[in-house]
This record gives sequence, C-alpha cells and structure tokens, in this order.
Amino acid sequence: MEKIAVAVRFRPSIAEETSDRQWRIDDSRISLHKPLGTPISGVSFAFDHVFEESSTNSSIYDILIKSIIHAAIEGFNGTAFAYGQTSSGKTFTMNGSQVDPGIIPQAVRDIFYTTHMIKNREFLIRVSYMEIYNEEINDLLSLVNQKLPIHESLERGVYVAGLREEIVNNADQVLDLIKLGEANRHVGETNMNVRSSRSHTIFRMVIESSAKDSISSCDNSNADAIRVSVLNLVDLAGSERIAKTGAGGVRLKEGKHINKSLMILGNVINKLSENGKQRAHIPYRDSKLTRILQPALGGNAKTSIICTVAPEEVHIEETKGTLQFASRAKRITNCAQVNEILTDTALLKRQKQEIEELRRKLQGHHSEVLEQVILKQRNDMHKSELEREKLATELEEERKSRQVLTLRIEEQQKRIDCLNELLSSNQASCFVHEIFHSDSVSEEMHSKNCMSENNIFATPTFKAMPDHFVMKRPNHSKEHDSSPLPVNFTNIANEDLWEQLNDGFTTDLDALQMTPNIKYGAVDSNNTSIVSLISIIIYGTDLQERTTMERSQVEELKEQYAILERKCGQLRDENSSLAQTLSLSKQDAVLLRAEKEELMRDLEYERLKMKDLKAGIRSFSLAFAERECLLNSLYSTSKAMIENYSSPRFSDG
Ligand SMILES: Nc1ncnc2c1ncn2[C@@H]1O[C@H](COP(=O)(O)OP(=O)(O)OP(=O)(O)O)[C@@H](O)[C@H]1O
Repeated sequence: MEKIAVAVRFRPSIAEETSDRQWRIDDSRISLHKPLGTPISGVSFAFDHVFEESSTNSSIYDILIKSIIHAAIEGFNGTAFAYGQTSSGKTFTMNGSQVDPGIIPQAVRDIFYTTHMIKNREFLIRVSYMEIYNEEINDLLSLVNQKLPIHESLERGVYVAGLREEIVNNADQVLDLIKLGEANRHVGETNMNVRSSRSHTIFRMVIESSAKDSISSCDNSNADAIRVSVLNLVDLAGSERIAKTGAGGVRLKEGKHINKSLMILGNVINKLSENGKQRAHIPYRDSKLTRILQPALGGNAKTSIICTVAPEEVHIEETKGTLQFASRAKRITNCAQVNEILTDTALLKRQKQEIEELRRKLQGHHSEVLEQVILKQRNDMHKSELEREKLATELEEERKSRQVLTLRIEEQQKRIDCLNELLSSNQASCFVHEIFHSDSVSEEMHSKNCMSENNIFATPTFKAMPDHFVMKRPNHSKEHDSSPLPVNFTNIANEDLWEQLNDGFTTDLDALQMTPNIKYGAVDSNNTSIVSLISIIIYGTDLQERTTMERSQVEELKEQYAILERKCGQLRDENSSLAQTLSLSKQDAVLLRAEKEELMRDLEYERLKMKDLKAGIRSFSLAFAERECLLNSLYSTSKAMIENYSSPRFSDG
C-alpha cells in the first residue's frame, strides 16, 4: 500500500500586478498571506513537493515522475496526470516546449534509454493516444476511430475497445505519433487561453517484457512469465468559470462537459480519501475519465498528480479549489504490484515445480518423519506392554504371597484365640487334676485344646520318668477337683508351684531331668498335656510378636500392591493413548498416500500432455522443413529460369 504522490506547480505570473494577497511557498507548504505578510488562517496546505514558478519540467520529471516510469519498466502500472484550472500550465507540464520538454517526451526518451540498457530482458512497447471530448472517446492516432466504447474483462481489466495501438521501437517514432495525436486533439481559444485544451487526453504506453534467455533459466518458471504494465500520462482539460472564459455555443457545451467530468473526478477523490470504514460506493462509472483512470485511483498503480495553479490574485479561489482537491488526493492509497502473465510453457513449468515439490515432500522428508513417528510409537507401545505384563506378573505374585500370609495370620489368630480361651477358663486346673488320675487325659486334653496333629506347641522333648518318683501325700484331700493356676507363672520350677499344680502329689524336683529350653520338669509320657499347655503359654508371647511383625509386613505389602495397581492403571492409560495416536497416524498416512497417488496421476497427465506437445512441435518442424525445401527449390528453379531468360541467347533473340 502506498499513498498517491501529490505535487503543486505554480506557473509564472502572466501579468505584472500588485496584489493584496499572495501565495507563499515554504519548502513543501503553501499558505496564503495578507499584504503585510500575515498568514490567513485556514489557507495553508502541505504536499509532497511544491514547485515554484521558476522550476523546470526536467526537475519535475526527476523528482516526481522518474520513479513511476522506472517502476513501469519493471512491471508496475503507472499514472501521472496534471490537474488544474484552465491556463494554469497543465499542457505545458505534460508536453512542454522545445526548450523545456514536458513529462511525456521525457518519459518516452527515458523508457527507450532504460530498456535499451537492460540486457537480460526483451521489451515490446505499444502506444496509443486518446481523448475524451464531450464524454466521447476518440482515437487521436486514427481519425476513423471515434466514439469508442469502454469494455471490461477479467484478463484486460477496463479497456477502450477498438483503439489503435502502435508497436514502437524508438523514442522519435513515438514523438512523431504524439505530434500526430496533438494535431487531432480538440483545442480552442477562450478568454483565458489561446490554445485551451477542450478535451482530456490520455497518452498510453503498454510495456511488455520477458527474460531474454529463458532456456538458461529453465528451472525457474518466473523466467517465462511476461510482465505487462500500463503507463498513462494524462493531460486534463482545465476547470473553468464560464464568466471568466466567456464561453458560449460550442465552447460552453465543452466547458460544461469538462466541468462535469472534473466534478466526478473530485467526487471519486473525495470518496477515496474518506476513512476506510465510511468509504461507500466509489462512482468510477459516472464518467469515462474516472472509469479509465480507475486503476490509478485506489487501485493497482503507482500514481502521481501534479496540480498546476496560477499565482495571480484573480485566480485565488480556483487555486484554493485546486489545493483542496490536491489535499484530498494525498490521502488516497494505492496497491501496486508487478503484473505478470504466465505463458503456457511457464504455467506448465510452474505446475511441474509444484508437483515436484509436493512429491519431494511426500517421498522425502515428510513421509520419513511420519514413518519414524509411527515406528517410535509402535516401539513405545511394545515397551509399555512388556512393562505392563511384568508388573502384572509381579502383582500376581504379591497377591499370592499376601494370600499365604493372610492364611497364616488367620491360623495364628485362631491359635491365639484358643489359647486365650484356654487361659481364661478354669478348666486348666481340671486338666491338671485329671492328668494325674486318668491315663487318657492326654488325648482329652488334645481335643479340648483344639490342637492339631502337627501342633507346633507340643513340648519339644519328653523323657520317660519312672513311676516311683511320684509319691502320694497321705493327708492331702482327694476331694479337690480343681486347683487354680498360680498368678505368677514363671518359667522357673519351684517345689510349691509343683505341689500346687499336682494337687497333693509331690515329686523330687532335683531328680527331674531338664530339657535345654524348658525348665519345667518332665512328666510321665502319658501326661504330656500340661507340658503342652505350658509351652503354649510360653510360645504365645512369641507368636504375638511374630503376628505383629507379619501384620506390618502385610500392611507394607498392601501399600506396595496399591502402588503397583496405580502404576498398572497409568500404564493402561498410556497404552490406550498411544494406541489412539497410532491409529491417527495411520489415518494420516492413508490420506497422504491418497494425496500422493492423486499427484502422481496429475504428473502422469502432465507428462502425457508434454509428450503430445513435443509430438506436435516435431510434426510442425517437419512440415516447416518440407515447406522450406519446397520454397528453396522453387526459388532456385525460378532464379535459374530468370537467369536463363536474361542470358545473351535470349536477349539476342
Ligand atoms: N511553467 C511555465 N513556464 C512558462 N510558461 C508556462 C508555464 N506554464 C504555463 N505556461 C504558459 O501558460 C499558457 C497556458 O498554459 P497551458 O496551456 O499549459 O495551460 P492549461 O492548464 O493546459 O490550460 P487549458 O486547461 O486551458 O488547456 C501557455 O502559453 C503556456 O506556455
């Protein structure tokens, strides 16, 4: 996006006059001042350039126009036009004089000079020259082409149908054509100007260029692209006050048309200069001038406007109007870009390049990366599956060992319960009593105490003791059927305790044979129950400790189990997300494959097309060669015949 460049040019004053108000130029600012030099408020304008009365056409060309001309050579559309009241110097600026050639002749010479210097491109330049007179388009290069219509197409945009376009090779040729056009232009005398332009003229140059050696750069399809730019150099008719020009009849009619089309141009500029949001419909179609200049005003072109003004006080109001027009035009932005046309070969090349690029992407880096990703995901999934299996096995083992431990704990708990029951009941004394009266007491004791066959609490070692070690106390009552266990039941044997337990029966404690672990005396092998009971009591404490330990072990195992289960869950989640990603990647791969196949089909089609084209060219060349041969032989035959006829033999005859 770039703003339109706007400059103001003062023509030299015609009359020597003493004026009350004066225009003052300060760099690129113009302001109106009172006689004593006081600025008049609200009449001050700033532009890209302000050219004083003494400035020349060549300085204007260098500062304002040259860049547009060079951009046009590079392929940008360009427009330069002069706007201003009648006799302010528009035609002088555009056409100039012998001494000071105007913008148009300078541009023509510059274009041919520059294109000549560009060695790597070939240029084809066409020119046309038209005028808009009374809202009709006339061809200035061909008088038969009058009242030409405006057409619009996608390829050409807005164009004047039937306009003569001359292919030109040098500047002089163009300047001659311009002279011809000028002669055909409508000019007339008014009170304001002896040679007043009664029409708007548009001198147009179409610059086409292509790379000279496109074979050497065959890889680059841009080399085959043709750049086409349109350069419009416009000399507008001047706005006029009927009272000032003193126009009547034909001049009046012309003046009305001129003023109307300039008013529409002003409207278009106004709308374009408004803020983007407020900008409504732009009335380009309201006049032929705005229709033709449409690309130059807010479109695809680089544009410069030179507003010419007259310095005399009598023209202050017109000058103010021109400066306001210029200020608004300064706000317009254009969007210029190089205009390229692709030839069939260039199109084919560009398509081929695109297909190649896509193929490279598919076959090369892109698909490799995709395959790697899929492979990695597969590996990851495999790994996590193995880990999951390992964890599941560990979990199973843990579960089994926990079951075993629970069983053992339950068993031990049962035993402890039995022991507690046994201890709390007073049956113990009965047993002790019965031990000494019944031989079958051992079996009974076993069943009552819920002891299993492989009871670990059985007294580890028994020694058979002779009967005579036991003696009966005569005065001990037999009526006793129970004897409570002593409160302090230690593991140290003493006689009183023994007597108490044996309920009247005494034994020689010294004669007792002691087992290494247990200090209680051995009894008759048939009476093992009591010893078992004692063992239970002693081992009970130990068992409780072991149970506590095992419980804590179980707790630990439980915790481990919970951690493992959590891990297992995480792995399961991970596994499922990996499976999802894998399926997505697979879908991607399928899509890419389909895309690739389609591209391959396109490529094949293009290849076949190229083959056909080559065959066509070959057959054409053959036909051409044949034709050439034929022509050559015809030429030599006729040459021989002519020589034959002009030989002295014939002349003599
Ligand atoms: N910068 C200048 N230096 C010398 N003479 C100039 C200059 N500008 C204009 N003139 C002279 O002023 C007269 C009017 O100029 P010109 O015909 O270019 O005006 P115009 O704006 O094209 O008028 P119109 O709109 O009526 O065609 C001409 O004689 C021209 O030679």
